[in-house]
Amino acid sequence: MNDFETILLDRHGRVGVITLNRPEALNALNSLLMTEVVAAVEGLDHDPGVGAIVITGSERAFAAGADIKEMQSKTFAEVYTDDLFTQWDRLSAARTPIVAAVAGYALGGGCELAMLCDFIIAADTAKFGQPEIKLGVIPGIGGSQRLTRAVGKAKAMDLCLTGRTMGAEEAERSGLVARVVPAADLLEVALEAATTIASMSLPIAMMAKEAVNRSFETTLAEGVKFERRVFHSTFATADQKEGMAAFVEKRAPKFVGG
Ligand SMILES: CC(C)(O)CC(=O)SCCNC(=O)CCNC(=O)[C@H](O)C(C)(C)COP(=O)(O)OP(=O)(O)OC[C@H]1O[C@@H](n2cnc3c(N)ncnc32)[C@H](O)[C@@H]1OP(=O)(O)O
Repeated sequence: MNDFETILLDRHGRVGVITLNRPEALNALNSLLMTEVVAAVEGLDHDPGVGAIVITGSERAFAAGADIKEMQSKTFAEVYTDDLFTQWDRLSAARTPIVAAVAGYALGGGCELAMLCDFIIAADTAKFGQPEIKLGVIPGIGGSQRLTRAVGKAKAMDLCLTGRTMGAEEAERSGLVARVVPAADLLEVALEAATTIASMSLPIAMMAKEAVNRSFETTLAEGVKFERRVFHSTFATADQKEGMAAFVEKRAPKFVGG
């Protein structure tokens, strides 16, 4: 079930799994790979049978960044007029929860892709970094913004200015990563988390995602007001009635996605 050249697309029940598959270049994100990831996410996001998405790479690399060989000879006029990397903004528009399962290198655009997901589960082998400065550029897919929100100014400055990589334990301590697991268990744990999410009511999961994301875009007072209004609107759904009835009746809920 795969018409893509640089990714593999798979389904595990209600979970869509996108595996970056350009091993010869450590999953460096060339334009084909980027186009395919965005298309795959959008396809899964528009499929009501999909309740969560996992994006993963290989044991050696989630992704070693944007493809340097493809980028190196571009001119300012080209990158500016093409608005290079703007297509990644479409990933933030996805409403279905997305889990990044990261092993090995997640550098530059690879770290940025992981941060575009809703949360990151890392193998103990994962290495994160924004090494663009060593190439004479800066992050271009949101790294300076999302990393700073995730780990704070001090560590984001350290990573962006020195270009050093940080291991999984440090990434978890810093708040970039939700969980660290043994590399051999990575996909299983990510699938388990995604399956749990997919077993919830899809519209309610989308509302939870939207509410958490709103906290990055607004003041605390506005965010709390937004959350309360969305919370109120959950009472218009059959899944709120079912979820609460199931609790009271001491049984598992059967959500219908409405
Ligand atoms: C999106 C933006 C704007 O934020 C910009 C970016 O993302 S810029 C890219 C940031 N990433 C990097 O700078 C990392 C570059 N890669 C490395 O430093 C190393 O490859 C490594 C530390 C990840 C791994 O080193 P090693 O184990 O020694 O493997 P290599 O032999 O270096 O790599 C194997 C193979 O993959 C090719 N490769 C790796 N990364 C990239 C990349 N980002 N772009 C293009 N190609 C990449 C590497 O060249 C090797 O291929 P061959 O040259 O042997 O054909």
